[in-house]
Amino acid sequence: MTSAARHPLLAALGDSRPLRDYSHEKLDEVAAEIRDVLCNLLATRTAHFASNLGVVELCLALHAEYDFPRDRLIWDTGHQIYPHKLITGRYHDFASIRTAGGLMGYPNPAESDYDLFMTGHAGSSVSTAVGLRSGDYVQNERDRKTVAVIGDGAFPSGIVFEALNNAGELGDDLTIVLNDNKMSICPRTGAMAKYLDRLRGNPFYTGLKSEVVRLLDHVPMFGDPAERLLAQMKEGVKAGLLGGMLFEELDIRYIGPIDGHDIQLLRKYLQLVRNMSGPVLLHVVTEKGHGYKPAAEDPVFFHTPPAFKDTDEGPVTLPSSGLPPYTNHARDAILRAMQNDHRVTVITAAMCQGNKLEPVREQVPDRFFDVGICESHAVAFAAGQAKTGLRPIVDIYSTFLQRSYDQVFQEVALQDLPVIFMMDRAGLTGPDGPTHHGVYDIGYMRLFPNMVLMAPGYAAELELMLQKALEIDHPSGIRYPKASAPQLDRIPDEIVIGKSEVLRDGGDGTIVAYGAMLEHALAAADLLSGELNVRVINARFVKPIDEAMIADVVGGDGFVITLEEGTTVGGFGSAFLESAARQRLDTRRVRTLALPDQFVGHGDRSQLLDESQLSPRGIADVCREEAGISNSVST
Ligand SMILES: Cc1ncc(C[n+]2csc(CCOP(=O)(O)OP(=O)(O)O)c2C)c(N)n1
Ligand SMILES: CC(=O)[C@@H](O)[C@H](O)COP(=O)(O)O
Ligand SMILES: [Mg+2]
Repeated sequence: MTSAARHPLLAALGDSRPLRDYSHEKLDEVAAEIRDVLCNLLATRTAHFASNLGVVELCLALHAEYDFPRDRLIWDTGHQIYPHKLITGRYHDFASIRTAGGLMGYPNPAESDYDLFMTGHAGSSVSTAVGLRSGDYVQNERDRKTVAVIGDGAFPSGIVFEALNNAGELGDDLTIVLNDNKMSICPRTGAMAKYLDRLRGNPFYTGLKSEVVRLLDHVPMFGDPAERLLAQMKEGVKAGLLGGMLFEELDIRYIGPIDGHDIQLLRKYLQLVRNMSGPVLLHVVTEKGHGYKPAAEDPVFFHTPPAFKDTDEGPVTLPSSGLPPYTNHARDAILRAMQNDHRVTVITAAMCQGNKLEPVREQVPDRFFDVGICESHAVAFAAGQAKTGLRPIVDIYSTFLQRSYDQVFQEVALQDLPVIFMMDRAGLTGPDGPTHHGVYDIGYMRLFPNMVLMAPGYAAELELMLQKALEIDHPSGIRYPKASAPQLDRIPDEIVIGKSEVLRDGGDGTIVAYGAMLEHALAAADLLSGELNVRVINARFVKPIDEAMIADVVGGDGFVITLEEGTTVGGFGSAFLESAARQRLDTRRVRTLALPDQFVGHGDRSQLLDESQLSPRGIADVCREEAGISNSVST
């Protein structure tokens, strides 16, 4: 927990500037306090754990050597920002992290000038850093330094290479710190991972580095002498001392790898690189989970562990209660589809753990593809596979699919290829917040001709929908949220493309729910029993939408409420109204209930839904309003 008595150094830090005058020993003490906060507080809630433990020393060394926030620091992705928050004036609020109204689990410029961009998606740090540097050059503020810290998981993202390409040409001073911990969420994949492994085998890191460190010790770290040292290092390249030729050839100086848990050494290298001209890549080796043995031993579990208790036998998590989440049903359906049909493949962009695909990876390894944090590539790759006759499933979070929008358009939809998008985390993702809420996919996917889009309202429908998607020769998408999937006591109607199903009859009005909001619609109808008889329809499809059902409900008596866990702009309600307008129906009694046209913050999913009137109680209130009944009953 955060307690000033337990963390006197952190408690006294208003910002990170004093760190510049701290001795190495004192910085080590700050590191210990940070780990104490992380290990104690983060055991109480799901949060990014191992990544933060791994960057404590790097974070302190950076703040000790640079003049942030005048100099600029970008943490790629942003999930490893906790130590940075703790030393930039947010220690006293830290207990609120990832809770509604509290600190965000990612950088947030509204919280502090030390945070530059609100991010949570991986890969863009080098681009924004190159842009910041360029902006400073244009405005003659060349003395301001810029640093991007990027993990080895994020590094292979295509956009990083676009940025390096640009940085090498511009030649502006810039430090890119590559934080290599051998891990993405799962063990990292790809040829770049192998290249980084080879660099780790470099004598610079394994032994001969002491020679370079000795040199560093004898060269003052500013101005020309640093350049002289660099020249010596360049000579070293010829002698095979240094690696990183991939970067050197792009006019990006490569230095490293160095130990990322040695603050003294890190500071020495940061002094060197901050005074070098042109772009520099400093390769830092860290251990994900460093300082807490169980996390270092199992960094996959400890990426975002649930609340746990530290016992003598090791960390113990509470057994999870409730029904299995949609993700489990999706995984099981994917596995069965792959077992039944050898044309079916699954592609993940580094989210094997989040999508719970480990059994698929183990049981069908030749048709499981983890392409790394490269969503654009994942989708174009799927298109290529589909062209050969395979039936690829892209298993992806709704928010991350945004990174491949043009590939969905050009490589998949325009070619009318049968790629299936399993859009997980479609809806509010809770404590991750606005960077991760999957609330736009209905709108952005339904724009494309050829696309078939559906959403299950309960567990049994998911597999049926996947089977239907596999039957059709067009691109399709299935969306479902980060939530338990309800088990309804019914046999689902057959899935017919573009057809809804009626789950409950009633004459006073109709709720048409798309996807997981069906559960809330049914609960709202229950709450209203005795007051109003509400019909509940499971829409199933947003594209093609059930025009006959719309004609029936809008043309009939009573109010109509559309319901979805997505933004109100361009979503299911919009599609519903477009259809009603096409059919020249009178829509005055139709009300669309969805998330507002604003970025929704972080917090508990049910609480956030409640704030947007998407809880059963909120929906029941809207029904009463539409029926002209006072809402005093529910309050
Ligand atoms: C575009 C995008 N895709 C996927 C993710 C999910 N994700 C978050 S952190 C992470 C692993 C990042 O690995 P790395 O950059 O090496 O950081 P580490 O956790 O190892 O410190 C992934 C896949 C994301 N945040 N953004
Ligand atoms: C930083 C990031 O993008 C992931 O770690 C994400 O927070 C995972 O979300 P889930 O916990 O929903 O898998
Ligand atoms: Mg990593």
